[in-house]
Amino acid sequence: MTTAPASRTRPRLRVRTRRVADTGLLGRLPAPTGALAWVRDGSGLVGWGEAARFEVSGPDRFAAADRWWREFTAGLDVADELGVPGSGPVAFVSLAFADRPGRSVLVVPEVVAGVRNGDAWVTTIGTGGSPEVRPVRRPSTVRYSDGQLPVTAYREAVRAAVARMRAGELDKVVLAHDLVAVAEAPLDHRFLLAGLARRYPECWVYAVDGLIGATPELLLRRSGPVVDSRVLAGTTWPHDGVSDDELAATLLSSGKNREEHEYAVRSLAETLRPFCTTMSVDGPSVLRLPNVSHLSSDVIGTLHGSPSLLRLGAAVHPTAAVGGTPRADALAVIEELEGMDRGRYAGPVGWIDGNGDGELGVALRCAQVEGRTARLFAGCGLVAESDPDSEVREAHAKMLPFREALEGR
Ligand SMILES: C=C(O[C@H]1C=CC=C(C(=O)O)[C@@H]1O)C(=O)O
Repeated sequence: MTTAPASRTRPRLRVRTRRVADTGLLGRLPAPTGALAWVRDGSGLVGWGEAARFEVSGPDRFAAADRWWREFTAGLDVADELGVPGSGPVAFVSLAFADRPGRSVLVVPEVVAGVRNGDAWVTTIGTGGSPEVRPVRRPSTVRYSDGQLPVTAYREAVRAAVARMRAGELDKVVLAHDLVAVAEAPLDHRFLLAGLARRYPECWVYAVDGLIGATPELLLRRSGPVVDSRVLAGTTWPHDGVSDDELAATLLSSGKNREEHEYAVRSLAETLRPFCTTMSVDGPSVLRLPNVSHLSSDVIGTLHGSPSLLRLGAAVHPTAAVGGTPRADALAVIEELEGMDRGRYAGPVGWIDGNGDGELGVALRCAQVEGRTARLFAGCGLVAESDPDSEVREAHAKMLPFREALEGR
């Protein structure tokens, strides 16, 4: 395992990608911990073993990670039968939400299995490793307790933020809270991933260094000259006696939700536009998930030059789907009123390849898992019109995917 900056004087690490039959992705993960994954409806990447790792913190984290990855890939001996995004060398990425404290991580697996557009492949990096395959373990009883920001304190923080927006101090802020779950035995990451994938095929199911979740929001995807994003903001959730169609119609016509959404789309489009020769925004429409429905817009652009995905990520993160408007004011309010360390929740999560292509989601609907413990997160976008009780219910609905996965529902 490499933790130091990559050096070209090391012997060249062998990277071999070969075509294989598609035998599924998540089911191949051999061990209860250390899973690496980015999978949506059967396509994507999984990885295991660790050929190299890079950890960094601070405001420079995107640039430092980008530099490290360029140096690392420059020193590889690559033979790739496919030459598609995600074949060849890959690093799984999970970056901290905030400049501090925050710990960001890139993990280069020893083995990557990929499926994309009818192609399936396996990449070995270095020796490739051959770990013992262990059966998937179901969690025992799970008990919940307060995290760093309990629900009652969250409601008060929302109330305080709304007062500030009504006083004109800022337009939008996203506040989150956490919840701790403890099982009787260490959690098997594969059980959680399988549950999330089964219930949320519309979402990108991910695992990087113990951060596990199923996000419906794509921060950025770069495939050669094309970059796209799926921006979400503005939410409703199932209410007794209200049909899905009625919920969707109410969401689409809600001024409060459209305002929240508009800030998020604008923040992404304005920060991505300088890198693009063309850009279009399509939306909003309604994305329906089992636990919530969101206003959703797709942004697509053509890049000029070839900025890497991490370089683009540095410019657009955090959008107003997880930060707020104006960005700097919102981040200061989050630090003050939320007062907890978000860690990698709401940060970019996904993968990058040797050409600078890849996919970064917004790390939502997730938990940081360590041994028997999972720390779950959920947040809500707030504008002047927001109601604290309703935001608490929304955050509860957003935590359901991970709770269901933990409880094997
Ligand atoms: C911050 C979260 O969701 C964001 C993404 C979609 C909709 C959101 C909302 O309507 O508040 C949030 O902006 C979260 O799930 O923790």
